[in-house]
Amino acid sequence: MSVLSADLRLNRGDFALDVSLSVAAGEVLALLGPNGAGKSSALRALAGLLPLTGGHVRVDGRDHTRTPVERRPIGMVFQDYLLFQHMSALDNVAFGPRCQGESKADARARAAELLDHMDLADHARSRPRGLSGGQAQRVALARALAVRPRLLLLDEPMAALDVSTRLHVRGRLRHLLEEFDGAAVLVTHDPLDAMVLADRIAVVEGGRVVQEGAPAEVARRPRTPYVARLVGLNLFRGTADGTVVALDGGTVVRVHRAHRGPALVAFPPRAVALYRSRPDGSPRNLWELEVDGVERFGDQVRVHLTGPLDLAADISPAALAELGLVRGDSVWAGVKAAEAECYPG
Ligand SMILES: Nc1ncnc2c1ncn2[C@@H]1O[C@H](COP(=O)(O)OP(=O)(O)OP(=O)(O)O)[C@@H](O)[C@H]1O
Repeated sequence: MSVLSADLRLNRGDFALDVSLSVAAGEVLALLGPNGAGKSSALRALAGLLPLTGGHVRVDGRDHTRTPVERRPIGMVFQDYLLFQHMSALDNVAFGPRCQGESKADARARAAELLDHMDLADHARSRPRGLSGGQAQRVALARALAVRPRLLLLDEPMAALDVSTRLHVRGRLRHLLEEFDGAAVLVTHDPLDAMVLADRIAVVEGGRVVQEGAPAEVARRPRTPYVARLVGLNLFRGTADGTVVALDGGTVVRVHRAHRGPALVAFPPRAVALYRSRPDGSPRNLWELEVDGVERFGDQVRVHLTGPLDLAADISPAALAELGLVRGDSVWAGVKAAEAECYPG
């Protein structure tokens, strides 16, 4: 049975959220989506910080739709849910258990154990301002876990950290989440966080879940342009008739695997070859497009192309120099059918 089963409906001004979530024991669900998609609103509704206009929140089969925040079986790490500055790290972590009625000694013992587990034993007496960003974040995690939550809610838990700290905290968080036997919901707009930390990803756009699945599946078969961009794939919607897909814009793409009916076609930018003049013995897919922009992308160069279809091509800097491409140039783009993945749309 799911630990969390929720149907979240609420309005914030013109914005409407309508999201259903179900998370099993030991499972980590990432809510991934662009700014303003409604991820934080969903998490706050789960916590009881935003009232629902419809739906429900159930944890372990028990209805918590109207349970006040402090009585929900949840632990939270929110970006703006800061540590108490006037308390030591230990007291910050012991605060929740104390509120739940544990004796001071028991609460402190539990807090010390959690801090030790986070390699923070030496900082138990420090005030939050004496801690680094990464350390403070670990204290916040320890505090969330101290109440023995059944549901762990994490809102952009690493957004405030610098890149190297992030890497470190991400690894540690992954460990913690693996040990956690309740349900965890993580809000992020960083696809890497979602890929590394989550068992399942729900992509939220415009207040709704537009795609849900295992990280690898979402990455391999994106269903919206936003997801495709995140994972670095060219994505097109059309109608398949065998190995030929007529795109909505009228262009035709030949694909490897036959399919029939509404379809999505995806291929990586590195699968796109560019030619100044129409190549002989050409690949199955060949389009004459215009260069819309060129940018550095890792050790490659990403060329943005526009025309009957918009796509991105990754080529080496040497190839770019040889082609001498600049914005506005006309270029031939080829993609082998074998590189074009086709799946039901
Ligand atoms: N305090 C508020 N009052 C009214 N409307 C709000 C408020 N905060 C957010 N909204 C609206 O709710 C929508 C969803 O916001 P939310 O913060 O849940 O999105 P998000 O996906 O978490 O985005 P972000 O990554 O930017 O935090 C926004 O598009 C905005 O229009």
